[in-house]
Order: sequence, then structure tokens, then C-alpha cells
Amino acid sequence: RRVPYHFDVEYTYKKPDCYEHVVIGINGKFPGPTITAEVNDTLVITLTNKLSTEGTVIHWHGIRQLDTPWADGTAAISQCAINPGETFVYEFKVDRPGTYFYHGHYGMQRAAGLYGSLIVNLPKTQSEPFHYDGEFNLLLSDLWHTSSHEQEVGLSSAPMRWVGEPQSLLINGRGQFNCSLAARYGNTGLQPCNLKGGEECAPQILHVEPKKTYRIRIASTTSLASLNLAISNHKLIVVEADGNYVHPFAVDDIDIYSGETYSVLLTTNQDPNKNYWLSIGVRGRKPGTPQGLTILNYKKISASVFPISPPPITPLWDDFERSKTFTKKIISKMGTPQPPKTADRRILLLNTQNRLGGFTKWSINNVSLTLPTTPYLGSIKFKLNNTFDRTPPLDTFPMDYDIFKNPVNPNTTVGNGVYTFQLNQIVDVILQNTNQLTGNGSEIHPWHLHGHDFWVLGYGEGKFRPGVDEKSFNLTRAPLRNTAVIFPYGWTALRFKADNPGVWAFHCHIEPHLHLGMGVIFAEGVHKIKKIPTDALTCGATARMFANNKH
Ligand SMILES: O=C1O[C@H]([C@@H](O)CO)C(O)=C1O
Repeated sequence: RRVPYHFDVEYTYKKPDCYEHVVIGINGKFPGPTITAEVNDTLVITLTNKLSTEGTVIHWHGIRQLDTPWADGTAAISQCAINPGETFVYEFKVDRPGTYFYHGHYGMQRAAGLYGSLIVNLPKTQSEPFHYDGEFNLLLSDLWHTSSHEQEVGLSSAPMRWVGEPQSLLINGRGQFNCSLAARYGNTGLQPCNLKGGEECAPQILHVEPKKTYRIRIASTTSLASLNLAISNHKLIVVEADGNYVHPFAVDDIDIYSGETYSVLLTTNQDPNKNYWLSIGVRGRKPGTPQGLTILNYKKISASVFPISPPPITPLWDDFERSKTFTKKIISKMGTPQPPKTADRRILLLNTQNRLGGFTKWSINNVSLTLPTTPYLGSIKFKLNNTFDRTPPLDTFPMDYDIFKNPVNPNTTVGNGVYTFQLNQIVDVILQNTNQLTGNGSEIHPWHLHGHDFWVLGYGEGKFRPGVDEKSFNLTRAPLRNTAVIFPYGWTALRFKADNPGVWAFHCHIEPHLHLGMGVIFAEGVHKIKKIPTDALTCGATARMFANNKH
């Protein structure tokens, strides 16, 4: 099947948290429309940029883009930003079932609200390896009252003006600022919301029947916030992560980092004469944002009946041991392909916050990524000169780097070199966290890889010890994912096969961190790519090449 969608991307006024803001909508909607497809469908998304003064692109997060690397939707990497007024057609196959989403990947357009859900179902003739009677889809995000442009200028200023914590958390684009659905239980410090239900910011209620099982799909496209989601009185059974089945396990709440998706099963086995809270709260950073809330409503009673107790308490933001316990529970479903026993190449990537003149940056092995003006895909494919640094970035960092201290040399450099892999090479990446630039502390970073899933081999404390820590790698039940977190002062080890010709971003999914340079570029087998639509490359040196060749 070919499944067509038309996306008009345009700034629009919305009231996502009851206050009016300008957000990026699609076809007038915020969040954008949910894309639903079946495995092996070809999605044909015709995008028209109706932002009057800026380019745009959309990344299909979690879709590997096999044979269509030009459709990955990363500005300056896989394509040129689509100019105002122009139309670009994304055409790609969705080859695996799962919970995905899409979002802007140019400037800070994700923070501006350019996102939506993407769900790939099994064909009707096949069934999932777990039973459910109905499903819900929750897209989680965070909202600031400053515009993404103001945030961008702040981050790029000397001294940097940090974006701070979001004003609201949104569930399917809905939140409440300055009032709380749970005000009556005390201690929120906020007024009751008094919503009737028809408002743009009224929560989307989950209406359920008793004694049934529901699949709840959850994706986080937050710009910054790490979240914890809980539903009062109900267990959640985790069955899917980032489009891959996992070994099912039951929990009271889940942590979800930006760029991750999950499916959980919920059985409606509680008193059907009551309503229950669904809450999301901030973890990993000192919260300055109230919980996002909605209601799980057993249809027998009205959804406006208040739950008998207050919403679940979000676990302490800095209880990282609790976060690790949850994350380490995620192992692959029995029978999932497992990683090769050894890798052909290993890259150690040191994550540091640094300075460059009066500016603040994030760097990987002391290089802060600044994207070139010609998309890498075109530069490499057509062997163009002087379009980006041809010296590859370093595969490691000085082994005497003390990750528990402020950087001895806080100064960084900018660069846009590429890690190039042999096609089908097995690559290990060790992500190494460090102490921040000033003061004590080490932040969480969720790293997202384009074009591939990776196996998560393990998480460790302190500095990775080559020759020692490999012994702890999980090579038998390693989960496949496209996003993995690094915990404070720790390392995370990933393995993947470089089997997808293209140029792929690998970066922290915290949008301001990416903007400050926290990413690297991977490439493999670009010479094997057959056809790249000219429309993807009509900027920079590829545009000049086309003009000179009188294409
Ligand atoms: O990149 C960041 O900068 C700030 C802080 O470190 C400096 O203001 C913060 O919390 C980040 O995550």
C-alpha cells in the first residue's frame, strides 16, 4: 500500500496549556496528525512549508529509512531545509510494527511544537505477541512560554541564557498552566482549573471498560524534560521500547526520556466506581514544572468525578538509583536477534560542557558539532570538496581525563567531521558522562541514533575501563533501541551494525543540548546509494553542482 499524507506546516495560535501561544501546527493541528500505517506500507508525505520566513524538515523518529536515507528529515545532514513556500515529498517504507513519532529537525522547531505520533500496526492477519482489547496513544512534550526563537538566541548568546525549566508538561498537546486539576487535594499551590471539557487545554480522558486490557503507547518528544509516568492503583506491564518488543515486566511507573517510546499494558482490575489519575512528572533535573495530568475513567461513572486520592507522587528527581533500576529491567524479548560477540571498531565519546570564547557549548571528544551548509549526504555522494572537515573526529579521549572534576581545560573547538564506517562493520560506542563545567553535578543525556537500532550492552558507573568493563556486557538479552540514556558520572555501551547506507546523526535528544553541539555524524556505504531526489539537495554546494552541470 502507498499511504499518502499532506502536511502543511504553519505557525498558528493555540492554547495548549490554557494560555495562548504561537506553535508550529500541521494542517492547523497541534500536535500534528497521527500517522497510522501498516507494516510494509510506503508513506508518501507531501510537506508544504507555510512558515513564512524559515526553512523546515521533519524527522521520522525510529524509522530506519532503509534505501531512503534522503528521507530521514535532518537539515544539513540528509537534506536541505525546505524553503518557505516549497513542497518536499518524503517517501519511505515502514518495515516494522511499533510506536514512533515525528518531529522537526531544524533549528529548535521541536521546541516550537512541530511533532506528532507515528504508529505502525501489524497487518490485520497477524497478531502482537501480547493481548489487548483497546489502545490509547500518548505523546508527551514540554512547553515554554518563551518562543523557540528567543530560546535559540539565548543559547547562542555570550554569556549563554539557558532555557530554564518548561512552564507546562503536555499530554497529547494538552496541559494546564496556572491551575491544577488536582488543586482540591492541597499542596499544588494552584487554583482549580474549572474546565468543562471542550477547551483546547482540557485533558484527553482515557475512557475504559472494567476487566479489560489496554495497550498504552507512550512517546516522549520533550525538548528537555525526563519524565516519569504513573497511573494510580494500576500496574503497567512494559512490552515494547522504541519499536522493539521487550521481555514483559510489571512496574508501578515508568521513566521515559526524550526520544524514547514505550508500550505498556494496563488491566482495568480496580474499583470501576472510581476514577484514577494518570500523571507525568519531571525527573533527572530539579523540577520547576507541575505534573501533567489526565484521568483514567471507568465508563460506568462520569469522568468528572474526582479520584479519591491525589495524583501519584513523582519519584524524587535525583533518585538516580531508582532510574537505573527501571532502565536495567529492559531486556530483549526472548528470541530477539542478539549482538555479534565482538565489534570491529570501538568509539569512546566523552560528553562535556565547555566554553568557546564567552559562549557555552556541549562537545564530544572536545568537538562541538556545527552543521555545514551543504547536506553531508550530497557532499559525500558527489565527492564535493571543502564542504566539511575531512579529518575524521577522534575515536577516543585522553584516558587521564577525570570525569569527576570540572574540565581542566574548559575550552572547546567546533567541527563538523564525520565518523565513517565500512559497510556492515560492527561498531561499539561507549558514551562517557562527566562532571559539568562548573560546580558539582552530571546531567542525564538521552542519545538517539538515526538510521539504526542498537543493542544496549550495558550501563556502568564512573569511567569506562577498556579491557575490564566489556566483561559485564549483556550479549544474550541486550535490548534493541534507538535511544539510550547516559546516567550521571556513568557510561553506556551500545553496539550496532553499520548496514544502512546513508549519513546519520547521533546526538543528545535534549534539543538545547543538540543546538549547543552535542552530537556526532556517522556515515556508511554512501557510494551504494542509488537515487537521491534532486529536491533533497538544492542548496549549498550540491545546488551549485546541479547548476553547473545544467541538470
Ligand atoms: O546545558 C545546560 O546549561 C544549563 C546549566 O548547566 C548552565 O546554565 C543546564 O542546566 C544545562 O543542561
